[in-house]
Amino acid sequence: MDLIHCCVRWPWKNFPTSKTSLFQKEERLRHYNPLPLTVPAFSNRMPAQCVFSRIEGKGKRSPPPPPGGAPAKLAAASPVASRKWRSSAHALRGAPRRAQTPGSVTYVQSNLPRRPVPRSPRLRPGGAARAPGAGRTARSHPGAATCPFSAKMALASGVRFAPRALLRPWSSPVELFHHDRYRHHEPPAPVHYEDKHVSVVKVWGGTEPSRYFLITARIHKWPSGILRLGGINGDDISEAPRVCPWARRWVQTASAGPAAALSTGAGPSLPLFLLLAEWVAVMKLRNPPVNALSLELLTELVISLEKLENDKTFRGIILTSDCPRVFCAGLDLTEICGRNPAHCAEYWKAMQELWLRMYLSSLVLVAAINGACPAGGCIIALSCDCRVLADNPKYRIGLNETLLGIIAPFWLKDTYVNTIGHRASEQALQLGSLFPPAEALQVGLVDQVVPEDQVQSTALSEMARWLAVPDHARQLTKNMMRKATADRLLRQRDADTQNFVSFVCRDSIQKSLQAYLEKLRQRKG
Ligand SMILES: CCCCCCCC/C=C\C=C\CC(=O)SCCNC(=O)CCNC(=O)[C@H](O)C(C)(C)COP(=O)(O)OP(=O)(O)OC[C@H]1O[C@@H](n2cnc3c(N)ncnc32)[C@H](O)[C@@H]1OP(=O)(O)O
Repeated sequence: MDLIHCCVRWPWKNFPTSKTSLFQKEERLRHYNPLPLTVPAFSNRMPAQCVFSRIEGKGKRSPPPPPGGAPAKLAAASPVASRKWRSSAHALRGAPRRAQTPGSVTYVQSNLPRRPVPRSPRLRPGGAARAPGAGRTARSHPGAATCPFSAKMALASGVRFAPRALLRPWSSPVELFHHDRYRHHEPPAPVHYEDKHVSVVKVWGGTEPSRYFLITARIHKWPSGILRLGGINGDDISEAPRVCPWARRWVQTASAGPAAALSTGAGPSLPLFLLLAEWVAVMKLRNPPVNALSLELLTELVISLEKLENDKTFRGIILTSDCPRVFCAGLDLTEICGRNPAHCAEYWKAMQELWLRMYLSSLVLVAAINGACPAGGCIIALSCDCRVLADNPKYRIGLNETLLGIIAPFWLKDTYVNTIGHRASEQALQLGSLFPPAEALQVGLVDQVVPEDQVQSTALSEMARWLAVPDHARQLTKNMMRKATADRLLRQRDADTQNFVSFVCRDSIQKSLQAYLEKLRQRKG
């Protein structure tokens, strides 16, 4: 199994809603803190609360008037938090402060445990904190209600800040692309640009003046890295570093390319906004020839999932196959054919464990199904939040257990029912149906069917759509939808293992498994 890490760049909540709002208000820009505040990389596994942080820069500034004081509600709630707030607010407005390491992240106020700052600059959380519009979004965002102090209060005290609770789903590139502004907009002429540093993968949005654009670019030095850069045509690229100073190096590297490439119809240069970083892991199943779920592969998967869940820099996993033409052939029949009961029990427990982990994972799981996906393979896919299937009639998906003379356990059945409904499951399970892509889409087994070469990119776009939702809300909702099904297995896990072992160890079942395996081998010949 291969684990590849890639980065989906994320625009900050205050991605400008009009050119005027960002660039023509010189006054605002002048007062704009040249040391922009940032939020830590999305970590909102926690309930919606404010986390304020900033990136320290170099240079001194003249001290502005001291802040008005901590918000009254905060002071009443917690004197310590209030004191912290007071001193942080003071520091933010440029008052003399103790020496701080340039580039370090300072948490201004948080009632959450302080999160570790990733050591690698790649992992450094960041984003542009743009005060304009923050208040507006605060009012409309559900998370704002639970903020220990509101955006309005903070703005009133003169602090420019970036409360995570104000993150707006519509600020994602995909959302922006689907925004009204673009819905009827002709896609731009394809832009090809490649130099030794960067190659443009895709350009979103228009090339007309006053139009936003987003570029997905690949950074060569960083092969799995995908950079999302956004901006408004015709504006000055030199804005980019002030929007996101920690990413200056990348912006400078990238700017010459895409900007030059896009500048033809739009002006001499383009601003690039490199905003919040999100990390997505791409997990490739690699157990040739057919990615059968051997005990080893199951164990690997469980361990990798656990690692990624514990690594707070990740928010999503794209699960795909490294074996040509097969996503996953399901249970490795050699693990349950001719084996002793103890081995079968160990194997089944690993299968349960994987399903439980995937089904209840706090990460967004997207299955990029680039091959056949029968039985256990289908279960892996169904445990994900979203499925993208390659449009190839040979890539069929479904639970075909009955055709092998075996019965899907209740939790596989439940997963099926939860996905495609009772009647469709009843029919498909009894008939052991394996659906070709068009039918799989129709029945609701997959969410998208796309040409084979677009499976990964579509999975990435889907991921962006899912990541646009605040984690805590999405996770709680996922839990609400899936917990009862998972609990059912948790309550009777041992009994389920016993059932499985006694079932597959029956002579008749062993014979039919053997015959099935033989058939598979002969078919190959
Ligand atoms: C009272 C009730 C109690 C509860 C009881 C519960 C019991 C429930 C039990 C089980 C639930 C099971 C779910 C499952 O997942 S069962 C597995 C079902 N899987 C399949 O049916 C898929 C079979 N494979 C295929 O259809 C094809 O191989 C395919 C994936 C479409 C790929 O086709 P192709 O590329 O043409 O590859 P080949 O067919 O030539 O196969 C290449 C070699 O791989 C071997 N193979 C294939 N699948 C498996 C498998 N699942 N396990 C082990 N080995 C597999 C195949 O034999 C070839 O081997 P060789 O190279 O040695 O010839």
